[in-house]
Amino acid sequence: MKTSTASPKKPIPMHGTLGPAPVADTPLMKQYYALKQQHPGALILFRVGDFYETFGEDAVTTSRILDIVLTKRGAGTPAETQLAGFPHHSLDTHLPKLVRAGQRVAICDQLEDPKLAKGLVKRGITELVTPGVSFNDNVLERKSNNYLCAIHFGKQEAGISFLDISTGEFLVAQGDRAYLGKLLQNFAPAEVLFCKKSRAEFEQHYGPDFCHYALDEWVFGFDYAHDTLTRHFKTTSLKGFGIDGLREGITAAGCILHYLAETKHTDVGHIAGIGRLEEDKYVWLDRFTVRNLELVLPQHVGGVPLIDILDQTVTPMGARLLRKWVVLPLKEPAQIQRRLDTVDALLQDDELLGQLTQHLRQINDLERLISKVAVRRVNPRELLQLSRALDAIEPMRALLAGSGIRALQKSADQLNPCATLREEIKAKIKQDAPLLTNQGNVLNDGVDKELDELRSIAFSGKDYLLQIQQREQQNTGISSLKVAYNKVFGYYLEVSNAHKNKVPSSWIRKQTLVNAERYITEELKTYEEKILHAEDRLFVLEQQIYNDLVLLAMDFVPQIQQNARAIGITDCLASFATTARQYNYVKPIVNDTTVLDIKQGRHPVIERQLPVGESYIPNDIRLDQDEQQIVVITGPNMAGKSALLRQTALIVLLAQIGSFVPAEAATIGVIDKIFTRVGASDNLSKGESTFMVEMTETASILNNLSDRSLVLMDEIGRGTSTYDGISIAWAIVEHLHNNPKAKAKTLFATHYHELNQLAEDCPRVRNFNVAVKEADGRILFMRKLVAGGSEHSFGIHVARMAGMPTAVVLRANEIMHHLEQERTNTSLEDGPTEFDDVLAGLEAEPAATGGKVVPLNSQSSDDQAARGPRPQPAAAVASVPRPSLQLSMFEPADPALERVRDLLQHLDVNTLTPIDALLKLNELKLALGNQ
Ligand SMILES: Nc1ncnc2c1ncn2[C@@H]1O[C@H](COP(=O)(O)OP(=O)(O)OP(=O)(O)O)[C@@H](O)[C@H]1O
Repeated sequence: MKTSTASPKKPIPMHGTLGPAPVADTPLMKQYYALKQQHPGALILFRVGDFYETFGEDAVTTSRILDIVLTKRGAGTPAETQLAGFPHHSLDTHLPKLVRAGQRVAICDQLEDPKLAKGLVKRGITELVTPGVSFNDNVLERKSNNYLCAIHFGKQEAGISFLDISTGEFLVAQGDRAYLGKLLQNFAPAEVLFCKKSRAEFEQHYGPDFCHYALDEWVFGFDYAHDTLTRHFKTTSLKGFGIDGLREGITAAGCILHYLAETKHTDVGHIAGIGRLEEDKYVWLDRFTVRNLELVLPQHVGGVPLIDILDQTVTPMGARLLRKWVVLPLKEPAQIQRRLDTVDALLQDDELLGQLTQHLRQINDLERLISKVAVRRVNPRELLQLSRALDAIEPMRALLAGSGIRALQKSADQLNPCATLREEIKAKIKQDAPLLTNQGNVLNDGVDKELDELRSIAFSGKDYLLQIQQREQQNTGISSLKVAYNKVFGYYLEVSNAHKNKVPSSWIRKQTLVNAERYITEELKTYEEKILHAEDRLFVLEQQIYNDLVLLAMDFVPQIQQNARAIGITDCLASFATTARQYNYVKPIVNDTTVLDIKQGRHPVIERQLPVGESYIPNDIRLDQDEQQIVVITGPNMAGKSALLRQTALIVLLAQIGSFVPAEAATIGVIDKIFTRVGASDNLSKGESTFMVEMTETASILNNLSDRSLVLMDEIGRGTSTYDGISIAWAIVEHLHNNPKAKAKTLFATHYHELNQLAEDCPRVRNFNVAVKEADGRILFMRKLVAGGSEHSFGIHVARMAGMPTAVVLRANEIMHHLEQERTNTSLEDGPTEFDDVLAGLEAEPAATGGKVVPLNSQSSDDQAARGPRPQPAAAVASVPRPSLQLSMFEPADPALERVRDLLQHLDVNTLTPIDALLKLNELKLALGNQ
């Protein structure tokens, strides 16, 4: 998951629109256009000599992204086109910039040596680098996975698959559109693939924000996908992976492998398996919740996500795993308990935690290093890093095995120091090896006899010739003999005429000069060949030996992937222990009950952000099934309502990922779904259809809640009109309360004090407020949650605090009093207002007095106080929960009222969704309006 807010999240435009039938003036350009046509969606880097060139629209894009000069090719001719290029050796610098900007880049290389080519050099696409398929360290972020995702929309369900080619992790899932939305949000893929015909459906459900690429329909055939997968895994079926029932999921996964082949990624042996993301195994966090709780990404620039506070991992494997744990909290108490117990044990043993962290620090990105081995893109320095990481494994294994902690001992069993590979790398690769393998100096001396010889020839050629000269001088007794070189004969021995009779018969005379003769020998000829080709041969041989070493390393891919997994887990647990110690977290009790009881809970992020000298005010929260299922929290803006809601969800989430929590104590009856809705105005600004989609999703999720679900509603209705907002909020709370299938625990924050009326008819709804004190017309925020509702809103006070001109504040006060007065009058004299329509009949009893200040979870709290003050009576038109009362309100002879009565009588409140409720309300209003 990318944490960088700068990550590319925009659709990829179709590049290289070369306009109508480009004029190709030369064979080179013809070759270019032919390749371009085969890859119309990609930006082509076309190798010409020592440069990578781009043409046409590609050149314009490239020059903009790389900030390089845009010129023209064939200026003034019909074949004129834009041109931008850079030297081939800068590819590593420029390529990541293009990919990070969301481009799909096709690298077109020269496929033969230009010196040897007859005519036009053969060229072809050697790699297609896209945002979702990259090994480049400059594209990848150490602490996040870089997922490629494919989606296949089936008739009923949809399938989704994620692959991080840099680690080999391959996942698949299947479910409804909302589930897919959640996974997309959680995994934040760098690139999403879907079928061309599904573009509209994708955008309707998930928005246009993902960097995406549409593929032809035939790629999404189930049989083709199944075949592709079984061929890749070399299995006859997919049963072994537990995914054989996932028809749509398999189709999506097959599409991913197809795309790898299309982008020329064929060496992908490190993708050794495919895992199923089991919906049932993890807490359901819908996409709004992940975003709203700011788990891995901040919602606004400058915001701090939970992961930034929580992440004290020291390896990239740990950091990446933690990001997954945070969005996939567990539901199985025993599994959670195992993590908690391990963290506890680590926390008890300072020395163990310290030593473990030291060992972990030595282990760099083992997972990505071994993936590079598998795809044969590992450079010598990376192999050295791999061997150094393996060095740390042995002592770490011993430490974990002797720790006496079961989970850590289990990790120890998983660790394999891969000694053969480690030793082999150390023996072969020079400690100061260069990055590239094609320029020599990669391998140690003594690794290979021929290599040593070639080196001595190539690097000490003169010495060698001198040796021959001296030896032959001695053998022949010709002290003036010398070895020399010319282009025609190569190396030769020159002997003056005076000594030519001493020349051995095996020498071959090659040239006669006035004063001397020139000879060659077998030895010189062999040497000459060697020295002339030594360098070339040297590089080839080094490459060959290096490749053999990489091949050997490939045998260790499974073991090292296993090491990486065990290290990731250990690192996460050690990180939990470190965070718990540093920030004073406690071990939660996670059990099978349905009670949520947090004592003196704190918000893990806000408490770290407060200015020096200020401390976070902790609060108790208790929710259960029998007495306090739904808590309505009122209070002015800025009082701390949202903080309270979020901290409750975050504490639950931390506990269920196995972390300690920021509280004095916490008992958490395991939660199965956390569901959040925030009435932010931007929800509506996206347009009616998005709002409808959200509401439909909300309705469907509300219908699927259980006794173990946690619902957070924050200022629902803020983004829409008061009446709409309250209606929706009201209907939702009622649904949650009256739903016979599930008593989902709910926190409901609002500054509409009118909602306190809900407690009147819903016995398990309790009113609380975040205490504020008013002094001299000003507000003092106490940040303490106390029993009872609020009597009025405080928006105007907040406006004053925000520095609003006094005149405006005074005028606002005036208008508010006027409106309040008017509403009271209207409701008493002229029948219901629009607002009262909404609240109609839901409350018909007179208001009670304000509640006293009682701690939220106090068992001794007076029932009425906890329910809070009752509101002003609202004129009842129709009482949904109390039919007997409502019917007496109608004149039986009035046909419109009869119609309303009929409608109400046929309503099954228990099965009514919030949306249906709204539609019914509308119907009722229309029925009355017709009279
Ligand atoms: N318990 C607390 N202790 C200390 N500071 C707090 C506490 N709760 C909230 N705050 C501070 O108050 C600010 C406002 O809190 P929050 O956003 O929760 O208010 P709110 O009641 O939801 O307001 P609004 O209705 O405007 O959204 C937070 O950003 C935080 O800095």
